[in-house]
Order: sequence, then C-alpha cells, then structure tokens
Amino acid sequence: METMIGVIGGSGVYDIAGLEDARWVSVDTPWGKPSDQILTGRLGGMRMAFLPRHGRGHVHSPSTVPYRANIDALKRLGVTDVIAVSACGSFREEMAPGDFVIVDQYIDRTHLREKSFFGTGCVAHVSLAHPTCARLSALCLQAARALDLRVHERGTYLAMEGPQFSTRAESLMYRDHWGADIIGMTGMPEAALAREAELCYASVAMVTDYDCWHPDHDAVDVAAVIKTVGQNAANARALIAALPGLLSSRHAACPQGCDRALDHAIMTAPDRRDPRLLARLDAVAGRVLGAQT
Ligand SMILES: CSC[C@H]1O[C@H](OP(=O)(O)O)[C@H](O)[C@@H]1O
Ligand SMILES: Nc1ncnc2[nH]cnc12
Repeated sequence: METMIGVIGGSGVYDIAGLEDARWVSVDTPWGKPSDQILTGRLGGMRMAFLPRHGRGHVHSPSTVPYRANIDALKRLGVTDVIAVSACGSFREEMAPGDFVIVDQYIDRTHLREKSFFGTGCVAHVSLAHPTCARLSALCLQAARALDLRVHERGTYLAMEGPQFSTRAESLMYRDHWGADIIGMTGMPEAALAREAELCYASVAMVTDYDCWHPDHDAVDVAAVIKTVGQNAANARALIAALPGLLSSRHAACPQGCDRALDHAIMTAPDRRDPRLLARLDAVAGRVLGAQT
C-alpha cells in the first residue's frame, strides 16, 4: 500500500503550505461530514491529506469536532499514517511554551463525545495500552531533533472536555496526583478512533501555556495560546515537511500492529451482526469485515 500522510491541524493551524497539486476535496462519510474539506496533494513526493480539526475559521468546539467522520474520511482517502498537531497546556516546568511533546499516553476525561465506531450489532474491543504508534512517533521525534527543535520524547496528555479551561484545583490534581504532563481538549477520542480504524497515529503537541497551576504565570487565555502557536507554527510546518523524507513510500507492516488492530477485536458473531452498522464500517473495518460491509 502506498504511504499517505494525514495531518490533522489543531488550534491556529488551518492550512498547510507547499503542497503540490493542492486541492480541497469534500468527503462524505457514514458518520457525517468531517470538520471541513480536506486539502489533498503531494509533499516531497508523498501523498498528503490535511484536515483542520476545528474547520477553517475555527467552527467546531472540542466537544463538537466530528471525530469519527474525520478519521473515517482520512481512512477513506487512503491515509495510512496520521500526524495530529495540537496546542496544549503544560504541567511541567521543563515543558515550556514553544516546546513540542510527542504524546505516548492519554488520560481521557472527556464525556460528551462518540468514542467508538463500533456498538450494538458489531462490538469490538481494541487495545489502547500503547495508544500512539511508536514507529511514527519516533520519526516525528527524529524530524524535530534534526530541526533542532525543543522536543520531549514522551508525555501523558490529559484530555479534558472543555470548552472552559481547568480550575486550579483540577490543574494541581492532574499534575500532582494523576501524573499528567500536558493537557488539551482533543487528543481523545481521536487517538482511540484512529486505532479502531487501523491507522498509525502520532500526536505532536505544542506547549502553549502552563495551564493555571504555575505561580508565575497568569491563567490561560486563548489570545496567549494563539500567539504561541503563531510564533511556533513555522516549526510545526518544518516538522511535517521533513516527514516524507523519513517515511518509506510503501507502508510497511506496523511493528506494533496499529494497521492490524482489528484482527482479533470483533466479538459479535458473524450471523448476529447488524448489516446497517456493517455498511457504515466499510472504510474503517473493510479489511477484516470484507464482503460483509
Ligand atoms: C485555543 S485553546 C483550547 C483549544 O486548543 C486546543 O485545540 P487543538 O488540540 O485542536 O490544538 C485544545 O485542545 C483546545 O481545543
Ligand atoms: N491549558 C490548556 N488546557 C486545555 N487545553 C489547552 N489547549 C492549550 N492550552 C490548554
């Protein structure tokens, strides 16, 4: 299978420059419309698809981002590897604004979102023990280091519901008792859905603030977040531009098995599966459900 990189742009990142044959395309999915049209093209000779998570003009709130449609649409276009770019707050002095963190774990505190493609009529349980793709994450780290960016090789991302930022008591609890390193509002269920869709997924989080625990920093405000994203957007773009040179043009089997996550996940007996749900799973689970979808 030909490698195709899917980039999900976060707050302040609504397009991507330098794509050859760039075209915004509309993709319909059985889960509704994605956040926006998707910009397709080639970067460094490699196929790429860019989707602004909140839509151009920042239309969707973290709770209303159509996460399932976004992941389905990328899969439907042929994406094999997803790089998710996100703004985040930091709970660690050493993870300073402007730094990048390659996320390797999540604590999911979201509760208003559709979290699975599966359900009644086709039940599946994938593993999230290692929720991001180690191979793709390592390549993001390599790209960041080659560019001399300040980057942290791992970090636990606390996904909160929002849209309000945390209280100080929550911030201290996440930092001191839950062991979170960074905080944002969109990392989950995005990462979990990418796993269900058998996509390799790496999350590159850009620290924009110290949330509200830090005695020397004011409470978070959106203007400060966007200012930091703006100051560091060139670094995020450079990191993405370096990836085609690091990935091979054929998608080799993922050593961690991200691309085979559904091999033993589906519980529902073939004769008890709901044909309407199977039809919706054509892109996400077509590899394992085959003729059933
Ligand atoms: C603009 S501050 C809060 C907002 O920014 C982050 O979005 P994203 O992860 O898409 O970069 C954060 O998760 C919140 O949604
Ligand atoms: N402190 C913070 N909390 C939640 N989401 C964020 N996005 C950027 N900074 C954030």
